Amino acid sequence: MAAPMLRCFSRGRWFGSLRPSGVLFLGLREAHSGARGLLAVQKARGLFKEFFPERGTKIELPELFDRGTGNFPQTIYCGFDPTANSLHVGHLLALLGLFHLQRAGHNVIALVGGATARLGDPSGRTKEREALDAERVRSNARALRQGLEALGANHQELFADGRPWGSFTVLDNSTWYQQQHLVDFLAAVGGHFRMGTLLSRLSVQTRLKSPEGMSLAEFFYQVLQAYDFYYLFQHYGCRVQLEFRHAGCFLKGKGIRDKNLVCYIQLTLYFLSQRYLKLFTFLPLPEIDHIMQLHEKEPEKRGPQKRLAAEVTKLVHGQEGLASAKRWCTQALYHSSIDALEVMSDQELKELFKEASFSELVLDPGTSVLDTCRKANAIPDGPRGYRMITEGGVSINHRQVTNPESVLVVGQHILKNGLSLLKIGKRNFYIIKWLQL
Ligand SMILES: N[C@@H](Cc1ccc(O)cc1)C(=O)O
Repeated sequence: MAAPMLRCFSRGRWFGSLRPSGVLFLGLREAHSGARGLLAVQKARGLFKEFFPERGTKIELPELFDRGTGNFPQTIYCGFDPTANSLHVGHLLALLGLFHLQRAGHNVIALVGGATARLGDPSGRTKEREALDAERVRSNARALRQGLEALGANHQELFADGRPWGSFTVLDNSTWYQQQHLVDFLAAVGGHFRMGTLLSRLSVQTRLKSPEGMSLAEFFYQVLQAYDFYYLFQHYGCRVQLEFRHAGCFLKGKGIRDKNLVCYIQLTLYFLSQRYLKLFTFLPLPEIDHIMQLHEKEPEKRGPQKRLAAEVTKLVHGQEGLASAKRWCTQALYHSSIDALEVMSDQELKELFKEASFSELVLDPGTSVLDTCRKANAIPDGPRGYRMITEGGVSINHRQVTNPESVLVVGQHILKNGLSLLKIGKRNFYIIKWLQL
């Protein structure tokens, strides 16, 4: 996953007549010794990858961020195009980047790209994005805005460390493009964009060389994004942009109730390494080291993964969301909650029932309880296995089954997600994934 990168808006010649002016993109370098203070700390977490430009502007980027430099506080923005109706893990990473800057006292802006999403960002893509109609983008933008605001509020309420933070503001760029007359816009701004520079960008080059080529709408995307930066500079004094490139899993569940659960488990599966503890939590680095030391001694406890999932679920869904996700897991594990089992994928069930054997079985018509237990190798052959069922030692989806001949019923023995959880005795679990012919 690519870490966010920071772009600096500083002195320059760019929007010459629209004073004050300029964006200087002077090349792309890995941040090295030039990263100082706050940026160095974030670099150590692996959060910020590139500073862009690192040198050559009137004020060097690292100096923009530190107290006592006369440049404090700064305003930093990051754009989020509402191409879907919820936040994904990549967004979260960028948001964490903003939150870290906010925690250091800077003012941050999360910008919903209600206008830019209509065109589609061509960077990193080999094909044109599927066109999104205005209504869809509007409703995605509403959802994204709500998600960003909810996370901002959770961050403020649940992760405050007592120090004065900067502000967190959510804006939508459709606000300034809605009233914008095309000809006025081109006349005022168009002259400051040079075709040579626009065409030389890697994202444009790649698309131009592709068999499909590139549409004017996509080509124009970069102009709008650059103008956003300029607009935010003029109206909010914003001089730094945070960018990320990532296609990630969505932080979204289907229903309201299953949302937190799915998220919690998905995150547990998704976040596998220490790197993610640094990226996705606000835990201090020494604490992360300590968690990792414990993990080395007892890896089966999956300490880092659990802590990570808990921290992120708390940020995304709040304290109550975390509590309810944990309740659901407990329900699925120890109580007879079919509902809780039904919202899980086979991956999630495997995660929850770590010791369980897993088998994929073909569902023939008339498959009985006995057939199921045998095919899953859950009971011994012959009368002993038969008796284990009749004597009450077997349950499917937390319901005891005592008739070996009874035929499996969809919705009862086979969950809506095509899975069955078979339990033999007190703690031998078998997960069965039914393959339909
Ligand atoms: N281009 C960014 C989103 C973005 C939108 C508007 C901006 O001003 C900046 C960034 C993306 O696709 O992820």
